[in-house]
Amino acid sequence: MVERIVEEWKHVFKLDPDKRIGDEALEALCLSGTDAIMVGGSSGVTYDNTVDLLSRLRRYELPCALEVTTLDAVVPGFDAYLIPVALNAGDPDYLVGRHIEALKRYGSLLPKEGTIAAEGYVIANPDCEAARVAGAKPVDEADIVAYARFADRLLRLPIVYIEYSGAFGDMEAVARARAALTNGARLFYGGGIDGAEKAAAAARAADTIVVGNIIYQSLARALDTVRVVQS
Ligand SMILES: CC(C)=CCC/C(C)=C/CC/C(C)=C/CC/C(C)=C/CC/C(C)=C/CC/C(C)=C/CC/C(C)=C/COP(=O)(O)OP(=O)(O)O
Ligand SMILES: O=P(O)(O)OC[C@@H](O)CO
Ligand SMILES: [Mg+2]
Repeated sequence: MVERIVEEWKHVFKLDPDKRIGDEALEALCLSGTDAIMVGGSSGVTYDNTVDLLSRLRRYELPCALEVTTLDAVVPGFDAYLIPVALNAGDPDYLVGRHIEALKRYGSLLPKEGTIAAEGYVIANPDCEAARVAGAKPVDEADIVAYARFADRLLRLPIVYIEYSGAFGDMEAVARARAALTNGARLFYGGGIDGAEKAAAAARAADTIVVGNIIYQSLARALDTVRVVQS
Protein backbone atom coordinates (compact mmCIF):
# COMPACT_ATOMS: atom_id res chain seq x y z
CA MET A 1 0.00 0.00 0.00
CA VAL A 2 1.18 3.54 -0.68
CA GLU A 3 0.23 4.20 2.95
CA ARG A 4 3.01 1.81 3.96
CA ILE A 5 5.50 3.49 1.65
CA VAL A 6 4.83 7.00 2.97
CA GLU A 7 4.10 6.23 6.63
CA GLU A 8 7.72 6.68 7.70
CA TRP A 9 8.31 9.86 5.72
CA LYS A 10 8.87 12.89 7.92
CA HIS A 11 11.00 14.82 5.43
CA VAL A 12 10.98 14.74 1.65
CA PHE A 13 12.89 16.68 -0.98
CA LYS A 14 10.91 17.48 -4.13
CA LEU A 15 13.08 17.67 -7.22
CA ASP A 16 11.88 19.35 -10.38
CA PRO A 17 13.05 17.57 -13.56
CA ASP A 18 12.91 20.93 -15.35
CA LYS A 19 15.61 22.38 -13.06
CA ARG A 20 19.31 21.62 -13.22
CA ILE A 21 21.03 19.98 -10.30
CA GLY A 22 24.69 18.92 -10.23
CA ASP A 23 25.95 15.49 -9.20
CA GLU A 24 27.50 16.71 -5.95
CA ALA A 25 24.35 18.50 -4.89
CA LEU A 26 22.25 15.46 -5.74
CA GLU A 27 24.52 13.24 -3.69
CA ALA A 28 24.34 15.61 -0.73
CA LEU A 29 20.53 15.58 -0.85
CA CYS A 30 20.33 11.80 -1.17
CA LEU A 31 22.75 11.17 1.69
CA SER A 32 21.29 13.91 3.90
CA GLY A 33 19.00 11.69 5.95
CA THR A 34 15.85 12.71 4.12
CA ASP A 35 13.27 9.94 3.90
CA ALA A 36 12.45 10.11 0.20
CA ILE A 37 12.63 12.04 -3.02
CA MET A 38 9.52 13.20 -4.84
CA VAL A 39 9.96 14.11 -8.48
CA GLY A 40 7.54 16.63 -9.92
CA GLY A 41 6.84 20.08 -11.18
CA SER A 42 3.95 22.02 -12.60
CA SER A 43 5.59 22.97 -15.92
CA GLY A 44 8.42 21.86 -18.22
CA VAL A 45 8.32 18.24 -17.05
CA THR A 46 9.08 15.85 -19.93
CA TYR A 47 9.69 12.12 -20.34
CA ASP A 48 13.36 12.74 -21.06
CA ASN A 49 14.13 15.04 -18.15
CA THR A 50 12.23 12.71 -15.79
CA VAL A 51 14.08 9.57 -16.99
CA ASP A 52 17.35 11.43 -16.68
CA LEU A 53 16.65 12.47 -13.09
CA LEU A 54 15.40 9.00 -12.08
CA SER A 55 18.49 7.29 -13.49
CA ARG A 56 20.73 9.62 -11.48
CA LEU A 57 18.66 9.09 -8.33
CA ARG A 58 18.91 5.32 -8.67
CA ARG A 59 22.56 5.43 -7.58
CA TYR A 60 21.18 5.91 -4.07
CA GLU A 61 18.92 3.76 -1.93
CA LEU A 62 16.23 6.31 -1.20
CA PRO A 63 12.61 5.67 -2.15
CA CYS A 64 11.60 7.76 -5.18
CA ALA A 65 8.03 8.78 -5.96
CA LEU A 66 6.83 10.39 -9.16
CA GLU A 67 4.14 13.02 -8.74
CA VAL A 68 2.32 12.78 -12.05
CA THR A 69 1.24 16.15 -13.43
CA THR A 70 1.46 15.42 -17.14
CA LEU A 71 0.86 12.28 -19.16
CA ASP A 72 3.91 13.07 -21.27
CA ALA A 73 6.18 12.12 -18.38
CA VAL A 74 4.83 8.89 -16.88
CA VAL A 75 8.13 7.04 -16.47
CA PRO A 76 8.26 3.42 -15.24
CA GLY A 77 10.65 2.44 -12.47
CA PHE A 78 9.60 4.69 -9.59
CA ASP A 79 8.78 3.13 -6.21
CA ALA A 80 5.47 5.00 -6.04
CA TYR A 81 3.21 7.15 -8.22
CA LEU A 82 1.34 9.98 -6.56
CA ILE A 83 -1.53 11.56 -8.45
CA PRO A 84 -2.55 15.07 -7.38
CA VAL A 85 -6.29 15.68 -7.14
CA ALA A 86 -6.71 19.42 -6.69
CA LEU A 87 -9.68 19.52 -4.30
CA ASN A 88 -10.15 23.30 -4.52
CA ALA A 89 -9.58 23.51 -8.27
CA GLY A 90 -11.75 26.07 -10.01
CA ASP A 91 -11.09 24.21 -13.25
CA PRO A 92 -12.81 20.83 -12.79
CA ASP A 93 -10.28 19.17 -15.11
CA TYR A 94 -7.77 19.27 -12.27
CA LEU A 95 -10.20 17.75 -9.80
CA VAL A 96 -11.12 14.78 -11.96
CA GLY A 97 -11.13 15.52 -15.74
CA ARG A 98 -7.46 14.98 -16.60
CA HIS A 99 -7.37 11.88 -14.50
CA ILE A 100 -10.26 10.33 -16.43
CA GLU A 101 -8.58 11.17 -19.73
CA ALA A 102 -5.42 9.51 -18.39
CA LEU A 103 -7.28 6.37 -17.37
CA LYS A 104 -9.17 6.19 -20.67
CA ARG A 105 -5.88 6.21 -22.54
CA TYR A 106 -3.57 4.30 -20.23
CA GLY A 107 -5.74 2.64 -17.56
CA SER A 108 -4.51 -0.85 -18.46
CA LEU A 109 -0.93 0.23 -17.78
CA LEU A 110 -1.50 1.30 -14.18
CA PRO A 111 1.40 0.17 -11.98
CA LYS A 112 0.83 -2.62 -9.51
CA GLU A 113 -1.56 -2.28 -6.59
CA GLY A 114 -0.01 -0.51 -3.65
CA THR A 115 2.32 1.71 -5.63
CA ILE A 116 -0.13 4.31 -6.93
CA ALA A 117 -2.42 6.62 -4.95
CA ALA A 118 -4.17 9.95 -5.17
CA GLU A 119 -3.10 12.90 -3.05
CA GLY A 120 -5.88 15.28 -1.97
CA TYR A 121 -4.29 18.65 -2.73
CA VAL A 122 -5.45 21.83 -1.08
CA ILE A 123 -3.74 24.66 -2.93
CA ALA A 124 -3.58 27.41 -0.35
CA ASN A 125 -1.19 29.92 -1.92
CA PRO A 126 -3.20 31.71 -4.62
CA ASP A 127 -0.03 33.03 -6.25
CA CYS A 128 1.72 29.71 -6.92
CA GLU A 129 1.99 28.04 -10.29
CA ALA A 130 -0.22 25.11 -9.28
CA ALA A 131 -2.94 27.59 -8.26
CA ARG A 132 -2.70 29.28 -11.64
CA VAL A 133 -2.80 25.97 -13.53
CA ALA A 134 -5.77 24.59 -11.57
CA GLY A 135 -7.57 27.93 -11.12
CA ALA A 136 -7.54 27.30 -7.36
CA LYS A 137 -10.38 28.76 -5.32
CA PRO A 138 -9.19 30.81 -2.33
CA VAL A 139 -9.25 28.97 0.99
CA ASP A 140 -9.28 30.09 4.61
CA GLU A 141 -8.49 27.99 7.68
CA ALA A 142 -12.02 26.56 7.92
CA ASP A 143 -11.92 25.58 4.24
CA ILE A 144 -8.54 23.87 4.63
CA VAL A 145 -9.80 21.82 7.56
CA ALA A 146 -13.00 20.90 5.71
CA TYR A 147 -11.13 19.84 2.56
CA ALA A 148 -8.76 17.76 4.68
CA ARG A 149 -11.66 16.06 6.43
CA PHE A 150 -13.41 15.45 3.11
CA ALA A 151 -10.30 13.79 1.63
CA ASP A 152 -9.66 11.68 4.73
CA ARG A 153 -13.13 10.70 5.92
CA LEU A 154 -15.17 10.63 2.73
CA LEU A 155 -12.71 9.99 -0.08
CA ARG A 156 -10.41 7.93 2.18
CA LEU A 157 -7.29 9.19 0.47
CA PRO A 158 -3.95 8.20 2.02
CA ILE A 159 -2.44 11.68 1.64
CA VAL A 160 -3.75 15.20 2.19
CA TYR A 161 -1.28 17.70 0.77
CA ILE A 162 -1.50 21.34 1.87
CA GLU A 163 0.35 23.19 -0.86
CA TYR A 164 1.72 26.70 -0.35
CA SER A 165 4.47 26.33 -2.97
CA GLY A 166 6.73 29.39 -2.86
CA ALA A 167 5.36 30.86 0.39
CA PHE A 168 5.38 29.72 4.01
CA GLY A 169 1.85 28.90 5.07
CA ASP A 170 -0.41 29.19 8.06
CA MET A 171 0.84 26.54 10.49
CA GLU A 172 -2.27 26.91 12.69
CA ALA A 173 -4.39 25.83 9.73
CA VAL A 174 -2.02 22.96 8.94
CA ALA A 175 -2.06 21.74 12.55
CA ARG A 176 -5.85 21.95 12.69
CA ALA A 177 -6.14 20.05 9.42
CA ARG A 178 -3.85 17.32 10.71
CA ALA A 179 -5.87 17.04 13.92
CA ALA A 180 -8.98 16.50 11.81
CA LEU A 181 -7.53 13.43 10.06
CA THR A 182 -8.97 10.51 11.96
CA ASN A 183 -9.10 7.98 9.15
CA GLY A 184 -5.38 7.48 8.60
CA ALA A 185 -4.51 10.03 5.92
CA ARG A 186 -1.04 11.49 6.24
CA LEU A 187 -0.76 15.27 6.20
CA PHE A 188 1.90 16.54 3.79
CA TYR A 189 2.85 20.19 3.98
CA GLY A 190 4.94 21.97 1.33
CA GLY A 191 5.73 25.60 0.67
CA GLY A 192 8.38 28.13 1.55
CA ILE A 193 10.46 25.94 3.87
CA ASP A 194 13.81 27.64 3.39
CA GLY A 195 15.80 26.64 6.45
CA ALA A 196 15.86 25.00 9.85
CA GLU A 197 13.42 27.29 11.63
CA LYS A 198 10.56 26.92 9.17
CA ALA A 199 11.27 23.20 8.82
CA ALA A 200 10.89 22.77 12.57
CA ALA A 201 7.66 24.79 12.66
CA ALA A 202 6.20 22.87 9.72
CA ALA A 203 7.25 19.53 11.21
CA ARG A 204 5.38 20.37 14.42
CA ALA A 205 2.19 20.95 12.40
CA ALA A 206 2.37 18.30 9.65
CA ASP A 207 3.26 14.61 9.38
CA THR A 208 5.53 15.06 6.39
CA ILE A 209 7.26 18.21 5.21
CA VAL A 210 8.21 18.72 1.57
CA VAL A 211 11.13 20.94 0.64
CA GLY A 212 11.43 22.13 -2.95
CA ASN A 213 12.55 25.49 -4.29
CA ILE A 214 15.25 26.23 -1.70
CA ILE A 215 17.25 23.28 -3.09
CA TYR A 216 17.93 25.38 -6.18
CA GLN A 217 18.68 28.57 -4.26
CA SER A 218 20.82 27.42 -1.33
CA LEU A 219 21.84 23.80 -0.96
CA ALA A 220 23.18 24.46 2.55
CA ARG A 221 19.85 25.84 3.73
CA ALA A 222 18.02 22.94 2.09
CA LEU A 223 20.21 20.47 3.98
CA ASP A 224 19.55 22.33 7.24
CA THR A 225 15.87 21.41 6.92
CA VAL A 226 16.68 17.71 7.32
CA ARG A 227 18.71 17.94 10.51
CA VAL A 228 15.98 19.56 12.59
CA VAL A 229 13.38 17.04 11.51
CA GLN A 230 15.46 13.89 11.87
CA SER A 231 17.37 14.74 15.06
C1 LIG B 1 4.06 1.98 -15.97
C2 LIG B 1 3.37 3.13 -15.39
C3 LIG B 1 4.07 3.91 -14.38
C4 LIG B 1 2.14 3.45 -15.76
C5 LIG B 1 1.38 4.62 -15.29
C6 LIG B 1 0.02 4.67 -15.88
C7 LIG B 1 -0.59 6.02 -15.79
C8 LIG B 1 -0.88 6.68 -17.08
C9 LIG B 1 -0.83 6.64 -14.63
C10 LIG B 1 -1.41 7.99 -14.50
C11 LIG B 1 -2.76 7.95 -13.88
C12 LIG B 1 -3.40 9.30 -13.71
C13 LIG B 1 -4.79 9.29 -13.18
C14 LIG B 1 -2.75 10.45 -13.99
C15 LIG B 1 -3.33 11.83 -13.85
C16 LIG B 1 -2.47 12.79 -14.59
C17 LIG B 1 -2.77 14.24 -14.42
C18 LIG B 1 -2.49 15.07 -15.58
C19 LIG B 1 -3.26 14.79 -13.26
C20 LIG B 1 -3.48 16.24 -13.01
C21 LIG B 1 -2.61 16.72 -11.90
C22 LIG B 1 -2.96 18.10 -11.37
C23 LIG B 1 -4.15 18.23 -10.53
C24 LIG B 1 -2.17 19.16 -11.67
C25 LIG B 1 -2.46 20.54 -11.22
C26 LIG B 1 -1.25 21.24 -10.68
C27 LIG B 1 -0.81 20.67 -9.37
C28 LIG B 1 -1.79 20.46 -8.26
C29 LIG B 1 0.47 20.38 -9.20
C30 LIG B 1 0.95 19.85 -7.92
C31 LIG B 1 2.31 19.46 -7.84
C32 LIG B 1 3.47 20.38 -8.00
C33 LIG B 1 4.53 19.67 -8.66
C34 LIG B 1 3.58 21.65 -7.54
C35 LIG B 1 4.83 22.53 -7.60
O1 LIG B 1 5.23 22.78 -8.86
P1 LIG B 1 6.45 23.79 -9.16
O2 LIG B 1 6.77 23.65 -10.60
O3 LIG B 1 7.55 23.51 -8.20
O4 LIG B 1 5.84 25.19 -8.90
P2 LIG B 1 6.41 26.54 -8.30
O5 LIG B 1 6.61 27.45 -9.46
O6 LIG B 1 5.31 27.05 -7.40
O7 LIG B 1 7.67 26.26 -7.55
O1 LIG C 1 9.04 24.65 -3.49
P1 LIG C 1 8.55 24.88 -2.08
O2 LIG C 1 8.04 26.26 -1.83
O3 LIG C 1 9.56 24.41 -1.09
O4 LIG C 1 7.28 23.89 -1.94
C1 LIG C 1 7.49 22.51 -1.96
C2 LIG C 1 6.36 21.78 -2.62
O5 LIG C 1 5.20 21.81 -1.84
C3 LIG C 1 6.07 22.23 -4.01
O6 LIG C 1 5.13 21.38 -4.60
MG1 LIG D 1 8.85 24.58 -7.29
